Amino acid sequence: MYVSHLSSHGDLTSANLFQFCEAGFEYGESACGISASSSKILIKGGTVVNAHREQVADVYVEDGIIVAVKPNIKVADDVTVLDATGKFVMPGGIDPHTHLAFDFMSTQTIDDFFSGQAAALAGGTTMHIDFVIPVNGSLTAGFEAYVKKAKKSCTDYGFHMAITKWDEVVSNEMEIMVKEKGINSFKFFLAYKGALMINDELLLEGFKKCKSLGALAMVHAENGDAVYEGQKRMIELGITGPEGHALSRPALVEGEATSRAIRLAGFVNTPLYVVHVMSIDAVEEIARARKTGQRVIGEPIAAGLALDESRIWDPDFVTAAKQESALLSFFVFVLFLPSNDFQPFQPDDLSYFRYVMSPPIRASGHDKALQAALSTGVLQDTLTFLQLVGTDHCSFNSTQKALGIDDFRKIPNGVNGIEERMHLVWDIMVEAGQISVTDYVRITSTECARIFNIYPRKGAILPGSDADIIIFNPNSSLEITAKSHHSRSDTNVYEGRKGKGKVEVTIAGGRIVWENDELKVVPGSGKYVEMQPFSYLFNGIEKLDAKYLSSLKAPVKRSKSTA
Ligand SMILES: NC(=O)NCCC(=O)O
Ligand SMILES: [Zn+2]
Ligand SMILES: [Zn+2]
Repeated sequence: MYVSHLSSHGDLTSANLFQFCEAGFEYGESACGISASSSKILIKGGTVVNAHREQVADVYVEDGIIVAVKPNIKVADDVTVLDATGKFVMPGGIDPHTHLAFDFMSTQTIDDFFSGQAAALAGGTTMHIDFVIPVNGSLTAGFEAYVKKAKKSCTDYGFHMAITKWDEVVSNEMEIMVKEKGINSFKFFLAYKGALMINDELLLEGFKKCKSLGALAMVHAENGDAVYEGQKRMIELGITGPEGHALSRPALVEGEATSRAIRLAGFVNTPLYVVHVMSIDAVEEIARARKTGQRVIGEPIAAGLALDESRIWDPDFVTAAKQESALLSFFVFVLFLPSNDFQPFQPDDLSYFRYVMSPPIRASGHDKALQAALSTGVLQDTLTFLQLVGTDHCSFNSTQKALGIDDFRKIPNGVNGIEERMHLVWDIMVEAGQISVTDYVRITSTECARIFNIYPRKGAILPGSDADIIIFNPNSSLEITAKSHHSRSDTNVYEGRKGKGKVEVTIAGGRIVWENDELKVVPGSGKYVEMQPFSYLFNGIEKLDAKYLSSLKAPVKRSKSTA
């Protein structure tokens, strides 16, 4: 057996020690001799936090399952004991939105199911849900391809499935995915014209099928035709640099698609999940729908909560002259007039490229609105407008981002976040006083488990739940850098960001995989988590349908006049 220590860039340094066995793993004494994992673990004296309560208690784990949660648990000598006094013991994070080993925009994401998951574990995320992309429209071929990609998994994962075309075969395959393959959600892209985008007719067919299967419909909400038009405008204006990306797909384009998707889901009466909500415009649509009782889930991502354009245009990253040209380009865009003075970004400036994602990172103000929408229900004790936080981790290195050096439309879209999410959400939401620790558990783990129907196996520290646990020290701190992160990328959109709070220990499936800033992960040890249809979001849907039908049958009074 082979044991290696390697850093995120593959060299043998101790900075971000990263141990793995090439094959094979056994609990306790592993096949490759890594001794830090144990089949019996006692976490002593921490504050155990679930979404519904917090209590000081011990947690006892055996063979990957939580066996007991209560004060003063006594154990034998063969049990590994972790002292969590003064720290929080919480369910491992569940990231509802990732793209690992994703073939996209002429390249493949730099993180695969091993490096991406290793990064996740170092950041306290013990499960993620990735998007299977059909192969030439075939869901079966897409599923098989992702099963292969995920073979090297070192933590648990599930799948959503994208729908990119419509016919009877696809409709039947959706059924197979739900009934036989453990998939209970389907994503429809309203953007990426000419590639993944679908039209409203297909969206309606897809929504109806999702409803009949008890599967959750998800949307990437940007109007792809409008984006295409915006891109043409930019190119006509000579704006080929990365600023053209954001300028070509303003927030109204996201708001329109969000509104359309919500209204069509309402028309079909099926629950809807809006992925990567990035703007006030989209939040307003979700809030309006939720206030009327419509079942709409809004997922902001770490980048939307933590970043805004001001950082992107920061003179540290971009020279002042270029900043002016960016403002000018926006002005030009608004007036829709070409300008002779316009100076596009220099092709050698790659600093902004790393931030290019869709929908784009917005101007300052949108980030605060997203944060407020996550905490609204907490403050008003009514509805929350946004329910959980993902990352849309879709990481490309600088060489890949440079594919769009002459044309922003070719910059691979996507940012990192799988390792940073738990820390960022803590710092931005809990440390800043916007939500409680129980709410933190809800939006980083429990709500995701409930929505995708795997609660309380996941998302809880309860007897019988999987032993996916983090020990979080609120008094420690952390700085995010590409040098120390575990993604394979050479850049990080949160570079240099410091924050309070740190995941000190990650336990995944009953194994201690992150401790003392060291990762001990094993390819192949992660499990595929099948997710059953008809989550709580579907409760009572048929009653609403019946109400609608009976309203149609109400007698219609017509005058007998013979005009
Ligand atoms: N979001 C993004 O820019 N890349 C990943 C693909 C997607 O989710 O749209
Ligand atoms: Zn998307
Ligand atoms: Zn995505």
